[in-house]
Amino acid sequence: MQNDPVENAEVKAAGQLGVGRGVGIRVRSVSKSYAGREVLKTLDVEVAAGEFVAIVGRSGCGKSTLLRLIAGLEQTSSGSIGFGAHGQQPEIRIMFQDSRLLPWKRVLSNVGLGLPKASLASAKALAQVGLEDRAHEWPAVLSGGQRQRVALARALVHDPELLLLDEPLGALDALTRIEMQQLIEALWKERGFTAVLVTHDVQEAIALADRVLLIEDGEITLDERISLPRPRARGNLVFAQLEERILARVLKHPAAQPDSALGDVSLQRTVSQVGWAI
Ligand SMILES: Nc1ncnc2c1ncn2[C@@H]1O[C@H](COP(=O)(O)OP(=O)(O)OP(=O)(O)O)[C@@H](O)[C@H]1O
Repeated sequence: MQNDPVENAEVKAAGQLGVGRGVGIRVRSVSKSYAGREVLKTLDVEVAAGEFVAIVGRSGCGKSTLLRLIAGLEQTSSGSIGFGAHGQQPEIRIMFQDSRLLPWKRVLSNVGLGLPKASLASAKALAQVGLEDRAHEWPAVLSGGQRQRVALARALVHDPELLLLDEPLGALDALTRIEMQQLIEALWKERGFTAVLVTHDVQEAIALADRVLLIEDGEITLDERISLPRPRARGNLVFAQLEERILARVLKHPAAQPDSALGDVSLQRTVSQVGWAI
């Protein structure tokens, strides 16, 4: 199928990123309603294999709904979601804002949940997130950031082709958040999985993603390709201009007007440096 856009995009992405585990995603005319209220409206989007896509938008616009549909945790009201050039069901893992570790299982057992012979692979995944020395501890004694690292290891141990991230860093402090962003980026580059990140933090979206999608009123109204070289310096002028432009677009301001936006309750600026978030 030479003219299949997803297949062509996958070949292109493979050329750019090296052949990885990633799988392409096709979201075609997808609608989702709850009790007659349409949350997503005939949404179309294609994600190339190995691509890192961030989804932003105001609270309640349908970001997590789209992620749950891609994960297969919910069914579309209409339309279809397909994967890869051959349509086989890929290995998909999802990470949430809370780590969802089982408190009665030690860290290593949490990582290996559901695996028959878990210990070697789990130990390796734990080492990749820098927590090999905490393997035999209980989740309760770990910090929030460490628990999210364990959750990441639990996803990695399955060698996902698609990693879905539903605001996984939302509850972390600014520095831990940046460390986790760097870790996620490093693992994505190394393993080549496709990543879809839902975030309220425009700066996080630009730091990590190849493309930033904006959902408004159930539709994708912005699809911005981020071509800055990696790793991306947040203080960089081009980065800052891009952040301002996307944020202005999210807030529907003709130009970024950060001070006047402070009255918007859905907008928060973290004190340290994490930047503008919606
Ligand atoms: N199971 C459900 N039943 C009814 N309504 C739902 C359900 N799940 C989501 N919704 C509604 O769909 C809309 C979109 O929800 P969703 O969680 O996708 O938004 P979001 O953009 O991820 O929001 P946030 O940024 O606040 O997490 C909301 O109005 C929400 O109340």
